[in-house]
Amino acid sequence: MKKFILSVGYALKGLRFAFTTQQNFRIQVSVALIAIALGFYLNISTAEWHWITLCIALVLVMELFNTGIEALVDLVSPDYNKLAGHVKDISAAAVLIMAIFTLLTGAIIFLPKLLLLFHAA
Ligand SMILES: Nc1ncnc2c1ncn2[C@@H]1O[C@H](COP(=O)(O)OP(=O)(O)OP(=O)(O)O)[C@@H](O)[C@H]1O
Repeated sequence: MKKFILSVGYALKGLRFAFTTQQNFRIQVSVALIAIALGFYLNISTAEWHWITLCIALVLVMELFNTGIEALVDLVSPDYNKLAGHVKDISAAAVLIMAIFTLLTGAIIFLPKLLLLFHAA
């Protein structure tokens, strides 16, 4: 049990590191909070909540992996190295793909409801 609590502590330390050092992570957390507030406001369905929470979790997980990979690359290759650059670029591309998918999902779920709301107003 003590080992489990320690592991959770280390994970929280990782989260704090990402939050304090990565502007992108802070932006993604802010957008996630806005999406959650919008979800409550627009009373989205259970299935829509599944999509939104899945997208939020995956974007944050991808950003955390990206942050870890960047730190590892800086550790093993502090000097310029073409392959190190590729590793960072590929890792960033993975975040970008997930961010685009999330944007599309958010638009599919929220846009029709927002348009209805503005039409009714
Ligand atoms: N050691 C390196 N060798 C070669 N190219 C690198 C190296 N470090 C970074 N680069 C290139 O510069 C880009 C930006 O790297 P950087 O470490 O600044 O990442 P970042 O995406 O700006 O992340 P952050 O601002 O969160 O640290 C990389 O995507 C890569 O193309």
